[in-house]
Amino acid sequence: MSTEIIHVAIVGAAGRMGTQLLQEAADLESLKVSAAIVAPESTHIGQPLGPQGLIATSDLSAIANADVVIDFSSPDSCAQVAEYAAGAGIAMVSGTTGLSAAHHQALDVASGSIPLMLAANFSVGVNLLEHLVELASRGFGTDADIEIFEAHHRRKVDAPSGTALMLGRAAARGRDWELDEVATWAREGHTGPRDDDEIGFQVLRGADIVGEHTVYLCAAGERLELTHRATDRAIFARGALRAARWLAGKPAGRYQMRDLLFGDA
Ligand SMILES: NC(=O)C1=CN([C@@H]2O[C@H](COP(=O)(O)OP(=O)(O)OC[C@H]3O[C@@H](n4cnc5c(N)ncnc54)[C@H](OP(=O)(O)O)[C@@H]3O)[C@@H](O)[C@H]2O)C=CC1
Ligand SMILES: O=C(O)C1=N[C@H](C(=O)O)C[C@H](O)C1
Repeated sequence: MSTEIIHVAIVGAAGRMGTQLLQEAADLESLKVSAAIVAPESTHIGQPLGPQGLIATSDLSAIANADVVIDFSSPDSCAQVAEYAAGAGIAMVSGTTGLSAAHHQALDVASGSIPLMLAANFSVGVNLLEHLVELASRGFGTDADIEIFEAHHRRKVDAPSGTALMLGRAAARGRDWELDEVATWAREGHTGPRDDDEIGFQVLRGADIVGEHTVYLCAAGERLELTHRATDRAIFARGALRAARWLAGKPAGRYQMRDLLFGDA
């Protein structure tokens, strides 16, 4: 692996993940944070952030000297950063969730000119879980009903989580289904019995839960529960920093965490 120092800019630098990224990056000799971007109306503008004491700015042109921009902000901001990074020829890693089809379209366009990795979850465990879920879904076939439960902190703004959707897509792949055609996002009232070709989602929001996901495969007489529990946000930050180093210098295109971890692009 190259020991060349890479420069990264962080968008959403004053947020929970931004703060964690600045903290984790400070321990790395092979990576330097060159810009800390915050929201246009942020009270942090002009103030030092993180152990690096970087002065926060909302001016996106501050990312110009970076090799990679790492974004953990909002869907609109993510799409805007992708457009800017593509114009400036800067690789992009994003963990932002809750993206619409239009946001994904903006990322697709950007990935025509830069390497871009979007991952709903940068932990190794969740990316392993994705494989296990597809395998289990295929193995049981329609003998098992699949339900996905996720729990997060009270400040999370999107639901279901990006990770729950990613696991839902893996379960659907195992059955050769399209998630959008089989997802049940909520149940209330006289719902009638469950369909065979259905993947249900349940969501909990409370206090400081970092992130928990369980995929239930419920068959007659047995039940398989595949669970991941994140107990420290640092795992996401470390994964995103690892992704930034891996992505720097790659050809333009869309990349996923599984390309880094398993090399099955
Ligand atoms: N892929 C993964 O592994 C993980 C993904 N996430 C996802 O990352 C995203 C951020 O999560 P989290 O850090 O908890 O959320 P926070 O709300 O704590 O942080 C987001 C930050 O982005 C800022 N922001 C909003 N708009 C802009 C903009 N235009 N330019 C620069 N900054 C902006 C916000 O500022 P302000 O508050 O002033 O609006 C805020 O400080 C979410 O989508 C979350 O789901 C989270 C953890 C792990
Ligand atoms: O908002 C969060 O906190 C998290 N969001 C990601 C998601 O939506 O899946 C990843 C992780 O679970 C934490």
